Amino acid sequence: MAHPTELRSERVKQMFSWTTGETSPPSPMGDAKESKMSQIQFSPPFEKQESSVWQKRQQAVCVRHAFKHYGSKKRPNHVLSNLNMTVAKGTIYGLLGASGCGKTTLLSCIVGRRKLNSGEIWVLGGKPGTKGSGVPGKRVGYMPQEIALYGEFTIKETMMYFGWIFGMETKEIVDRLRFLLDFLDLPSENRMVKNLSGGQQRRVSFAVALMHDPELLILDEPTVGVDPLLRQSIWTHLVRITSSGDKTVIITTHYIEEARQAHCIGLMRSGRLLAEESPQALLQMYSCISLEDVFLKLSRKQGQANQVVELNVTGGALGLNKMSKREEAPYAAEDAQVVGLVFHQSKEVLIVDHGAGSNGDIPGKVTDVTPDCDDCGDCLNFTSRGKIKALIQKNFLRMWRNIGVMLFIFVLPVMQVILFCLAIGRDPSGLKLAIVNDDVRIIDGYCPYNSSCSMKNLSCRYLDNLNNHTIKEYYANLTDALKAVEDGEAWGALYFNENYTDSLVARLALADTADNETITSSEVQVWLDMSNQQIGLMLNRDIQFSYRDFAKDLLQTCEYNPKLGDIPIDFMDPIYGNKNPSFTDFVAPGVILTIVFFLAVALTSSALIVERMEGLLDRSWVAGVSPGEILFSHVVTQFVVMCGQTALVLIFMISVFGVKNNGNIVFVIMLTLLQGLCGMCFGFVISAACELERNAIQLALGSFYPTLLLSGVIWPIEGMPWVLRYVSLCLPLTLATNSLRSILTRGWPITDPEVYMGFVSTLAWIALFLIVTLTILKFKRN
Ligand SMILES: Nc1ncnc2c1ncn2[C@@H]1O[C@H](COP(=O)(O)OP(=O)(O)OP(=O)(O)O)[C@@H](O)[C@H]1O
Repeated sequence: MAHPTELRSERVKQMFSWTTGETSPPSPMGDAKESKMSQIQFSPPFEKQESSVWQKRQQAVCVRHAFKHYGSKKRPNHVLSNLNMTVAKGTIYGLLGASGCGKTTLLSCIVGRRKLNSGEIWVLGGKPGTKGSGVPGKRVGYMPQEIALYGEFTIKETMMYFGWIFGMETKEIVDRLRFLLDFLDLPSENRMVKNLSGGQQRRVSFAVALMHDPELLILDEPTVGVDPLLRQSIWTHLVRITSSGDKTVIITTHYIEEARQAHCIGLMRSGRLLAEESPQALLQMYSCISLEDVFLKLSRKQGQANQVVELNVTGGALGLNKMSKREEAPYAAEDAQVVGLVFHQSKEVLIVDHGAGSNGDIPGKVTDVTPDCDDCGDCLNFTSRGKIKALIQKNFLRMWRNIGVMLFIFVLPVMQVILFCLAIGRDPSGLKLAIVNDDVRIIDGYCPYNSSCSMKNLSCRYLDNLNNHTIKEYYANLTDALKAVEDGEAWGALYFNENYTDSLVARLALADTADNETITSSEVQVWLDMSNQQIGLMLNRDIQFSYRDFAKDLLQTCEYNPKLGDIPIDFMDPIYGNKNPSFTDFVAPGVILTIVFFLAVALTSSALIVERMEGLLDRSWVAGVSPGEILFSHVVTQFVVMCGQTALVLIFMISVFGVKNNGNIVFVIMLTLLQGLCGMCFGFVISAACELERNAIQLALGSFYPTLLLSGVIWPIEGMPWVLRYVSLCLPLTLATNSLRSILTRGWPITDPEVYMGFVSTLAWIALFLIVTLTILKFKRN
């Protein structure tokens, strides 16, 4: 009986000889199909289309005229140039080539992670991303070049996660895990991935790809960092799983010689395949003893051949498609040793489709040989409980394993609230005032008269009322007092002239006879340092309020009407708030929302980037996880965290620091949670849009200040230029802040437009952010 490798080589040879027109195509479907295909083979030209489509679908993977470049169209970096590749079912295909020749790019196009600029790819009978191919989905096992594992998971948790993603039952996963641990010589299943050696991590990554026993295994350098013994057992395993004919493996490796065990080898260089043959055939064709020699020989030949192609082909790379076999003759004749290359290029020309349908299907003849995708859920992005369970559990587990970060996440909002309540909105105290009182004699810097019911020395009685936040320093003359203000030693200077008491008495009691001079002498002269608006305005207010209280008190004591001391405007009790409003009450609603919003942004803005950079997102896409599922799982887990943060923020603001709530607490909680959700969704947009964590941090931080300044959090938007007001209304925090302020300070119900508009705008922003995130994720996945 023939060895499986020989059988496979035979099959590959048949495939090739068929594509070069030497024999009829091999048929795994029996004689009936065989005879049908033979008819197709010999009935040009229409039947040639059929055979072409049939051929593509029969292969495990079929790549035709693949062009792929990175970078802009003006300065493209061509990575794949008219590449053709045929991977027969039930074979091991070794893709070999120098570093940077495009192997990973080709594989990522095959698994649907990247799209070709032109050309086509068929995988398991369909094009990646379509129903027929099973890509993405569980028919394919993909081991990317990166480790692509969650470092904070144990080996078992890793397997459980990917097993569930692939729709396996827990028992099935456990059984498979035992086999893989043993087969790949892995350490205890309870070891954390991050604590494994590089080689062990690669083996776990390999185990993940093998987990669900897929039809097509795509392995990007699985043997790097693996000892020779284990490498051999990996290859033996690959040979074994392909021996039944229903499993296919594509493997890249830098250890060229180990690829001798493959059934077919594709030698790749500068974005094209130099040859695609069985190892034995290659060695014979090029009279080499090692595959490395073959590769070197072919590489040299390609250099010369490229020059010939450049001379012969006008009209760009696509011109290759139009070349006839005859036109390639000089290419072939150039050196008989390049026969592999010539065969390959000739095949490419023969397989060109000439106007078949959109996917080249021939109704009734070809579709019946296409294996139907039995995993439409994967293809069509329907979700499954197993996937959602796996994704949510994974997110929670990652958080739990980073407990230090989690604690910080909960301590941070509390710290922010405490700092805000202690640092913002309280009246400044200990402010120095330079006093010059010529109304009385000053002894040792103190006014010798204390307050008494004397009409004399009213300056002292007035100053007694000016106690709240000030420290009074007495100066002998006005020049010194003003100098103290200029030097920053005092915030203001107050001057009482020598007739102050008498003049004030005259002004208050004998107003009708008081002349101009008397009235002027009854005034306290004040010079303030207004460089600090808050302090200046507060001193201004205190100086005026102190006079009002002092005058009322004085007039009452002396049996005059105390109202004579007041300005003739009576401020009644305010309808909302109190007569002495606190800045804290104004800012608190905006601060609550800002803290919750931006903490959520911080939580989520790098969530997807980390997974993307570690190759985990790719692995999930290939496994058939949809952007919606990824997003949903993150929303669920982050929302739970955010609920905790919101509770802490509100408890500290309202219960501990006594920020007033005159409205319904349920709506306060709802609006705060919605704003957190909105921040999360904004974070997801950043996370989906940015390639690097650094960019995400810049964007998140960069959006913080404009949002804070323009949303009416720290200053009323009524004070902004009208253009900015419109900009402000277009921000997610503005209407929500107004709404929360109205609930907290005015106690307005949800039926009030100012309140419900906050909810409406927040919901609209959430929807918008989610749509943008999904669109970006889908765009990037494609
Ligand atoms: N995202 C990208 N953007 C721009 N250029 C890229 C990108 N990915 C790969 N390239 C470039 O494409 C070329 C092929 O890269 P690829 O990773 O496919 O090579 P490779 O054959 O897999 O190399 P290796 O064996 O070292 O992994 C390289 O020149 C690489 O710099």
